[in-house]
Amino acid sequence: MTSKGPEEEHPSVTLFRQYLRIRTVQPKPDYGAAVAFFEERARQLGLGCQKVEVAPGYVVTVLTWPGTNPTLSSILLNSHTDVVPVFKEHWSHDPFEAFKDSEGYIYARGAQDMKCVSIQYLEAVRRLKVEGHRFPRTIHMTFVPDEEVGGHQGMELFVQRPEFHALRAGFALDEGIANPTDAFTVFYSERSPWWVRVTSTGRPGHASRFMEDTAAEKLHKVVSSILAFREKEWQRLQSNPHLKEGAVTSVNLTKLEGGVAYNVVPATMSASFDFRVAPDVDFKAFEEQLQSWCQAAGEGVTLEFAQKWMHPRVTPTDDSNPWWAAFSRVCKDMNLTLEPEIMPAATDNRYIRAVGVPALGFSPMNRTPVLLHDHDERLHEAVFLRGVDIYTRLLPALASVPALPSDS
Ligand SMILES: CSCC[C@H](NC=O)C(=O)O
Ligand SMILES: [Zn+2]
Ligand SMILES: [Zn+2]
Repeated sequence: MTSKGPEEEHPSVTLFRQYLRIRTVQPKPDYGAAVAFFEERARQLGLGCQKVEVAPGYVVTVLTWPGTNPTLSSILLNSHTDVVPVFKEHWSHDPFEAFKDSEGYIYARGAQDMKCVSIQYLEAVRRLKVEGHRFPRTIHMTFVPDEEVGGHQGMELFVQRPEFHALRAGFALDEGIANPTDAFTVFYSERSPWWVRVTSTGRPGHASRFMEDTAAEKLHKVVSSILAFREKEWQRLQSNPHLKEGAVTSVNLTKLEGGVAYNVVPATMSASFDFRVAPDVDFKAFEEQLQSWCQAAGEGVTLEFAQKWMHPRVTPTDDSNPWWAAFSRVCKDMNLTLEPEIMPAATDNRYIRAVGVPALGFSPMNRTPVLLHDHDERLHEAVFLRGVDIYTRLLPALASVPALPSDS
């Protein structure tokens, strides 16, 4: 792949790079600059613009292209504006400079996750508008804060607001993940994040003695049970080529806390785990399993949840779903190979699906290594521009899906 010189850069790429330079990086994102950027896009494109402050300082910006038939439900194109932090010393280029190398790779935090998608939506709409198209269904683009830290001050609140219901979303698109092969990954469901802290209490005392009933030995038992479960799920994934990562439950031990001195046996210790529970799991039985591992470890071992998503939803990927039919038809017409999967991580799509809106996770990046949250996150400009082409075909099809029973 080669790139054009700076003087002939495609304007969509220039806009993408401008957006990448806005420092919406956690934990202190410059949301004000992002909102101003989208307001300016609305002005330039002649789109409606609404700002909904879902929590103090947390604004959802909604850009609207009205359809010709207001009785129909709308298409919601969602993207988050925040990006994850960087370890600057591990980057080849400043992650907020949007440097483009001689081959056409654009290096920036958010290049894949998911500032590319925000600009692709906008540029597809711009092209279709310039060409004079109108479609029956309204298209809303929502630019939301806070996704990278869970969406609790973003989409989780927005879906409960009257402004969200007024959008009358019938179908939504949100982010996916790059695919290194020629195929494109599309996500129809998500695993549920359960963040669990196990606290173990036991007898304190002098660490020179063979203490019994210690916090550490009981915590060790729980850690062993959970890591054995992890190994079982890992083997299940490894041994079945039909299973993708999102179809099994994962867990990682992410924190160990406790203790004050080498020679003091502490009375309490804790371990924190990030579980991602597959959508076909019996949640009640799984929680009972966690409890029983704690009980089996001995007295005084308890667990608490820091995050516990209980509403997994699956968007059908067969022709019973007219949105899927339209989406997959366009991909087929464009000769794109789709790989439908369950999202291993958590995105704002879980909130959208939970309020009854069918949704797909799709970031059109094929032949691209998965670099979201990684050092040297980058995207080739040709892949980015191909993504604009893809949305330019998808939007007319989705916004022209004939009236559905759910529309009335
Ligand atoms: C569970 S809330 C955190 C959400 C976060 N989303 C993207 O990386 C994730 O860790 O999946
Ligand atoms: Zn993301
Ligand atoms: Zn992310």
